[in-house]
Amino acid sequence: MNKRIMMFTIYISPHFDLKVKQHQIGLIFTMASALRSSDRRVQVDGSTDPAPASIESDSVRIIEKQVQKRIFKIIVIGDSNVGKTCLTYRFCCGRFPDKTEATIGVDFREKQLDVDGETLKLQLWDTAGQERFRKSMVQHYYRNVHAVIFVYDITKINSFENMAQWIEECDKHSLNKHIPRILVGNKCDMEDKIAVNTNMAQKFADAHGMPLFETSAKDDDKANHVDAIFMTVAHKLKNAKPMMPVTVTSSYSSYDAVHLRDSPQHRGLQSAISSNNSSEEKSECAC
Ligand SMILES: Nc1nc2c(ncn2[C@@H]2O[C@H](COP(=O)(O)OP(=O)(O)OP(=O)(O)O)[C@@H](O)[C@H]2O)c(=O)[nH]1
Repeated sequence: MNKRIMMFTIYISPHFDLKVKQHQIGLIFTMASALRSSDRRVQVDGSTDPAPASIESDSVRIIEKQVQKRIFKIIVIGDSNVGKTCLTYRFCCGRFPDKTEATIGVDFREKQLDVDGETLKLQLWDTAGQERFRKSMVQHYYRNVHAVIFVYDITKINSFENMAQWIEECDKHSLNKHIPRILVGNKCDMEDKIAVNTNMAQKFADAHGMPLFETSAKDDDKANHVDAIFMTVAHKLKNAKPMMPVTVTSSYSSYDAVHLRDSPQHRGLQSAISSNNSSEEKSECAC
């Protein structure tokens, strides 16, 4: 009985050492399992108690899932003001932000998704659309990218016409042509101001082998649609052969969405920006 309690404690304890390697965890559970089997009571007829619901295999599966998560870097690019920040915020924090300011350098958001039984971490790089806030960062954006989301504003024809330049920039930075790419037309709630019709956008998407999504980060009714964009990317990433090195994390955290503001990576990038720009950073995601 005590041995069963011990296994349960391993699962829930926040002090569990996450650096324990997978095979070591397997070993712990094999030992616990052996101990538990030996603890089964012998019945009068000589048989043993049936094992309670497959606690070992469930626990091992849960821990394996928590210990190993693949992290994918997704960059969100497009002209300034098209709604990149609002889209990533909507996806990670579940709502439209109260206020936004021009992104300086890059803003990170992260979300875990369950895709066909595997938990994936999507690390979203919400990049600056304004050239002056990009120049010091560009090489960081395009390093080890797993997927790209191109965003234009359906009410601004220029933002759509500039898509060709954004694709060119990806090519210039030798982005793998086979990584998933998605085209997103944002601000569909402004129906009376449509400047880019769906046909036009679909032709462009087809020509570049990308799926097209038209959505609105603002409209609550389209929140599922925004999720669908990122789910599409996640499915493509899960099923595609890795084109880029994929990081595997040992995170045990329970949060779903978080800014990586305090991570060394972010601090490093931000110091790179601040050495080039004296402007303030964008406000944090409040979720
Ligand atoms: N009506 C409407 N407005 C939106 C939508 N998404 C964003 N906006 C507004 O568009 C403006 C720019 O949004 P951001 O998300 O900051 O744009 P961005 O592309 O990140 O801009 P940069 O950081 O400069 O690259 C803000 O005023 C938002 O409130 C949308 O779906 N509908």
